[in-house]
Formats: sequence, structure tokens, C-alpha cells
Amino acid sequence: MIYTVTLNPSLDYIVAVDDFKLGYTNRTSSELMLPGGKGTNVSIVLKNLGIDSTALGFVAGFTGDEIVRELEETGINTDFIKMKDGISRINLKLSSIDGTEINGQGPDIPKEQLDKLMERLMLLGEGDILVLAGSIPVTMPSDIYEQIMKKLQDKDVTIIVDATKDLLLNVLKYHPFLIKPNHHELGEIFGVELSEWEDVVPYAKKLQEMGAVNVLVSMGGKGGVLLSEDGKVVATKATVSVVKNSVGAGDSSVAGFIAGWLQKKDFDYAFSMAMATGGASAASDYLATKQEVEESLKRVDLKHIAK
Ligand SMILES: Nc1ncnc2c1ncn2[C@@H]1O[C@H](COP(=O)(O)OP(=O)(O)O)[C@@H](O)[C@H]1O
Ligand SMILES: O=P(O)(O)OC[C@H]1O[C@](O)(COP(=O)(O)O)[C@@H](O)[C@@H]1O
Repeated sequence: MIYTVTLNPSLDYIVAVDDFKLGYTNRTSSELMLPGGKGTNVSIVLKNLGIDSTALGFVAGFTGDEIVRELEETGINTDFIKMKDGISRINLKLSSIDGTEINGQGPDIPKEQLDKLMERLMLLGEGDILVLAGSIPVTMPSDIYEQIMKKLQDKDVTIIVDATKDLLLNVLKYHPFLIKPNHHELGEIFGVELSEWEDVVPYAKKLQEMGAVNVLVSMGGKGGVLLSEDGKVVATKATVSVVKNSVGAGDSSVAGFIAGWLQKKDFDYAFSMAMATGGASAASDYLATKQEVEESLKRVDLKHIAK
């Protein structure tokens, strides 16, 4: 079974504002309110690709209820822990200024609730896939992903981590099967600006040397690069050129990689699916459908490059 953990899910309020002016009252020209958060998006895209998963994490208040309602309406199994206080965050995305977003902090998670989640995760076992994705509420211990991986290290669970900075660096010693920083996040870790495939490779390699088994660096409009455990490096340019809403494109890449890997156990194919799915989501109003992914897959153009 596949489990996604979103410790800090959200409702994403995605608005287009023509001619946005800072310091003035702006009016939207379109708006969407959708369930969000990195693990929940992975679950949604997996479902679109015909793969079941269970979405875990914490929700609170009316926003939390709405997140769960929307996921269940999509046919996703949910097993969130519901908090008594606070509300799940609302993240604001300005789709007309691509990449501009304001993400909330998220509610307080009391220790007993965190313990409950840990107990739930300890039931995972051989053959399960666990996706740990996204930021964590500010009051949560910053080594939470590390704690989860440590507890699961003797079980044969395949773990994928999509996180940034220390949250990511601290799990590497437990050998996550896949990590997926984007090129800005990778650059931020090492204090450099990365913009081309060739720039990314040495830094992705460092993360592999620190323990990550496979490293997928997504690069927005420039496609992405995969350093796989068999020592190969493969890259592709983006599969789409017109973007409608890139929120969730990275999460879609993670879902696409899992789908491709489960289907063929082949890194080139898993990477192709990752890039096709990310591209298909970026080019559509919401997360990619299976048909959009199949179309996008035709435009993947793999290049094997030197390490
Ligand atoms: N502007 C874009 N143009 C074309 N493809 C895109 C664009 N943004 C994202 N994608 C596709 O989605 C994938 C993941 O997007 P990216 O922005 O790198 O991830 P994240 O959302 O984690 O920052 C990219 O590797 C690419 O395949
Ligand atoms: O947990 P974080 O890092 O604040 O990110 C949460 C946000 O990222 C998203 O999961 C989208 O992520 P990507 O665009 O990186 O795929 C949104 O749905 C959500 O609002």
C-alpha cells in the first residue's frame, strides 16, 4: 500500500489578478479553492493515474474538514488525525505571477497527537511505500521526518521525501529511496544559484553521497535531472511550454515517478513519467489527468549525461 503523509495540509486559494499592484486593492479575474499540501497532491495524482493510496497527517477546523471531504470525494482513502483546536492553513497562490505564493504556518500539533501518528506509521511493513512531503507546522519538532525514518529503518518500507533544507538533509543518513528537491531548493542548500542541468548534477551527487538513493531534481520550465542508484544521470527538457497553473507540478512529478516505478521498475521510465506528469499538471488548470499524462509522455526526450 502507498501512504502519503502531509503534516501540514492546506486549502490552496489560487487566484489570477490581472495587473497586480502592491499597496492597492486588487480584484481577481479567476479563483479556485482546492485541497493542497504535498502528500495530499501526490495521493490525488496517483488516484488520477489509477493507483490507490491512503492520505495521512493532521487536519483542523473547517478548512481541515473541507480538505478531507474533497479528498474522499476524489475516492482517496484518508486517515487524518483531527485536531480539536486551530485550523488547517489556507495557502494563497497568485497564478498570474507564476511562483508567487504565501503559505501559512499551520496549527499547533500537541505531542499526544504526534504520538498517535507515529503509532499509525509503525503498522507499515514490507512492500509499503511511504511519502513524507511538505513543510511542517512551526511548532512541530524539526527532526520529525528523521524520527519517522529512524523508527522505520528496520522495516522494508520504501520511503520518498520531498522537503527542503534541514528537514531534507537530516533524513539522508536513513537512505530515502527518492528525494525531489527543485533546483532552487538544491541551490539553497549549498548556497549557489543553479539553472542548467550540468550545474545541478554535482550538487545532486553530493546529496546521493550523503545517503539519498535516487535524486530527482525538478527544474520547472527546464525539465529535470535524475541521478539514479545505478550510477546513471538522465535529463529531459520540459514536456510543455504553455503553463496554466504550476501549483502541484512538483508533487505530480513525485506521483508520476511512483507510478512509473511500480509499473516497470525502470529508472528511465519512472523519470519519464515524473516529468510527463509534472508537465501535464503545469499545463492544466488543476492536477494532471491520466490522459494528459499519456499525451505529455510522448514529448519526453531523455538525454543520458555524464556524471
Ligand atoms: N513552467 C513550466 N514549464 C514547463 N514545465 C513545468 C513548468 N513548471 C513545472 N513544470 C514541470 O513540472 C515539473 C515539476 O515542477 P517544479 O516547478 O520543478 O517543481 P516544484 O513544484 O516542486 O517546484 C518540472 O520538472 C517540469 O517537468
Ligand atoms: O508544505 P509547503 O512547503 O508549505 O508546500 C505546500 C504547498 O505546496 C503544494 O503542495 C504545491 O507544491 P508543488 O508546487 O511544489 O508541487 C501546495 O498544494 C501547497 O499549498
